[in-house]
Amino acid sequence: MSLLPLDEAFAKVEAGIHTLASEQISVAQAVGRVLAEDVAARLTQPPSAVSSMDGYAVLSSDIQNQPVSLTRVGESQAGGPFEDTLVSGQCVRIFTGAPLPAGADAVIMQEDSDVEGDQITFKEVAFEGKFVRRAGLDFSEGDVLVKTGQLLSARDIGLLCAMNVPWVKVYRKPRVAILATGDELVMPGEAVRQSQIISSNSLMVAAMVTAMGGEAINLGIAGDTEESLRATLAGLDGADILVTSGGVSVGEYDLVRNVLGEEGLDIDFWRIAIKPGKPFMFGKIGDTPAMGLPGNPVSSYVTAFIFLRAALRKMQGLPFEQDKPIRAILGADVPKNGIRQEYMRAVFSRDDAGRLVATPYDKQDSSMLANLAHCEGFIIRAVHGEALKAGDETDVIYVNDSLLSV
Ligand SMILES: Nc1nc2c(c(=O)[nH]1)N[C@H]1C(S)=C(S)[C@@H](COP(=O)(O)OP(=O)(O)OC[C@H]3O[C@@H](n4cnc5c(N)ncnc54)[C@H](O)[C@@H]3O)O[C@H]1N2
Ligand code: MOO
Repeated sequence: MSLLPLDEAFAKVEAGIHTLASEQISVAQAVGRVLAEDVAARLTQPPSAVSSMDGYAVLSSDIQNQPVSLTRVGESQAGGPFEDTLVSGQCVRIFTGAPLPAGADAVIMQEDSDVEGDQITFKEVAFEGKFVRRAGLDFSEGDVLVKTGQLLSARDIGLLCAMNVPWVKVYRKPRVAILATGDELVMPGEAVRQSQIISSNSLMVAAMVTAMGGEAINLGIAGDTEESLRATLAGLDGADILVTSGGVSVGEYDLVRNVLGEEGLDIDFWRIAIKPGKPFMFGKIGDTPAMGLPGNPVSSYVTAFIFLRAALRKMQGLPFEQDKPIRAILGADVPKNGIRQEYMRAVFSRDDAGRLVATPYDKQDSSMLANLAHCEGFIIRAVHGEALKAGDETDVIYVNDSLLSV
């Protein structure tokens, strides 16, 4: 049986996935969305020189010898500036963020002054610019500070607001139709007979889609008959991608490939050199890309982790890529690897020297969800990788369901 190498499969999926159109939304809704335009500041920040302390605005040339007494002639608050020009011998009470009066070039903190009526005595030197934020210290009107392709963090939202930008153009959220297949499946919470299995993949994949910024449309469970699968597939209308789970291996009831084929599925590839996840399939139905995830829950997760996450990134205007593997020390021996690149569930810790240690679970069966949920990441074993001992270096990758790593 020939299995497509993972990097070739990855390149084929990249070619089959397209970035979606953009839409205008409120900046209040924009965290986790990807900008589809460059955004320029609509004002200068701060718009004029302002104080960075509560104290007194002065002419620094007045404060050459201390102590020196100046006459307080007014007050400047944020939103209530002092309107006159300060001249030698005068000072103005000023608060943090308030505009520096014309003529003043420095601020002295109130802790370094003595107040007697309108006479303020200063005991601290002041130089030009002391405790003054100059106009445009942060940014100037017209500065392009957030660019196309930026995944918007909470910090970016703050910046956009400060730039006086209330709306942004972002890439549309991918609509992902999710379909589980198998007569044995029931939805969580239903009465479960002995031979039945709960469709954990449906909501696991939907949760990943949500965390990755997409909208999951659950098409439900198709039984192992052509009619049932066709009826469920009717919900595909309007979706940007179809993700099925189960029914892609070689079993008698593995109808998905056959029925989707009759519905116009054009298979790009099927079966790849990955463990778990070998029977992964990719193609399209009409113009809609379609991914067939294997039914075993961990196989479903690992293939979604690699291919669906990269696809959701590209659809939303981000690069089609996986998180970069990092190096770690093995916490246990691992055997020689076979013909499939393996993703081994592992717990991560730190050794006394602070190095990352990845310890694989003893059992790696692709039906086992508990150690998938509990693991911190995967040890990545190259095709035909040599047997390694505890203490040897290896590539690892953190599991991460989400687009944002805040
Ligand atoms: N003769 C062979 N048998 C199998 C092969 C093979 O190459 N030759 N490949 C194995 C591998 S590897 C995998 S992975 C599985 C994938 O099988 P399918 O994608 O066809 O999945 P099913 O047969 O429908 O189910 C497999 C397993 O997963 C459970 N399942 C299915 N859907 C869900 C769901 N939505 N939620 C939770 N669990 C689900 C299902 O009950 C089965 O236990 O095939 C091997 N066999
Ligand atoms: O690839 Mo299957 O995913 O080995 O269980």
